[in-house]
Amino acid sequence: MEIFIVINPVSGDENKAELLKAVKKQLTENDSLDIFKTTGENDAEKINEKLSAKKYDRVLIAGGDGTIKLVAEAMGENKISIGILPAGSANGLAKDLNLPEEAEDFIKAALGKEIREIDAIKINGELSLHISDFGLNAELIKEFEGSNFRGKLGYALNSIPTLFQNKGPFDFTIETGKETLERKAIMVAFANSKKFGTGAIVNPDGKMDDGVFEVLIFKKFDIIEILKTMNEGAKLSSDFVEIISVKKANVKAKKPIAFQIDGEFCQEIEEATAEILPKKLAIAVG
Ligand SMILES: Nc1ncnc2c1ncn2[C@@H]1O[C@H](COP(=O)(O)OP(=O)(O)OP(=O)(O)O)[C@@H](O)[C@H]1O
Repeated sequence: MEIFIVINPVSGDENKAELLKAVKKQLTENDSLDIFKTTGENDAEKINEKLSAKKYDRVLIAGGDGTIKLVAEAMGENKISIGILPAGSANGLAKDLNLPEEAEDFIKAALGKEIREIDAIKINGELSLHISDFGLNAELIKEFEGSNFRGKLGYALNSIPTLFQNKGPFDFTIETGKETLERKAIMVAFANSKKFGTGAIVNPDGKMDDGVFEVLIFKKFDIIEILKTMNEGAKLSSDFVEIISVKKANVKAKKPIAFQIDGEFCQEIEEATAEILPKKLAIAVG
């Protein structure tokens, strides 16, 4: 195979040099590998140029959800199969796809023949592959990105002050094409998948290939309900979260509120328009 690998040198706490060595170990003499390291500046344009200049069979991505989203955007309509090498702090997408946790195994899956097509959500012109939201979680991510922490423990430690300064609830107007809802919520999310990278199952019936996404309206900060999200199969109270499956949605807030896409803080915005892009990506899973 002609393989292109995108490595984010700063994501998560995985050692990328070791990871690259382990990838090379699994390649055969019929494989070729071109390496691209992200810099954080104009990466999408540079990746797009590389992918347009040569015909690749597989794009491996060593990074977190932010890096996967970057590569997916850089690909545009050029749908090359992607192999995920989870190397971010949270790796939400890899968890949702149930990719193996050991490097040797996830590399094998990323180079494998079994391909799963998954939907994406287009939000204000950007791709979201996993979960994006307005409110509390985006505030947490904003604080985390502004800190010197990286990795899961850093995220957990850094979350504590933000949780106590929770700025919500906010007033939202949610239009789905079928109904218009007025809700007070601490957080409104667009979810393509079941769980956050932390493992919290916030969208129990979410599927990444069903042609719809869910709008999740979190009404209050409830520790008991949050703990329930850690259990597969737990029923979440509708006083805690209201869930609506849609193909498109428009969410308006009365004032600018923190917004995040797939774990990356965007900015404070008042409105987000989202629509499903069915089977947008092809992911190698085994
Ligand atoms: N060389 C670099 N130096 C600084 N920042 C970089 C560099 N390369 C990429 N980035 C930034 O890394 C971010 C993407 O990180 P990514 O989401 O993949 O990892 P993470 O945040 O550790 O993991 P996760 O999203 O799973 O929590 C982007 O904001 C991108 O601009």
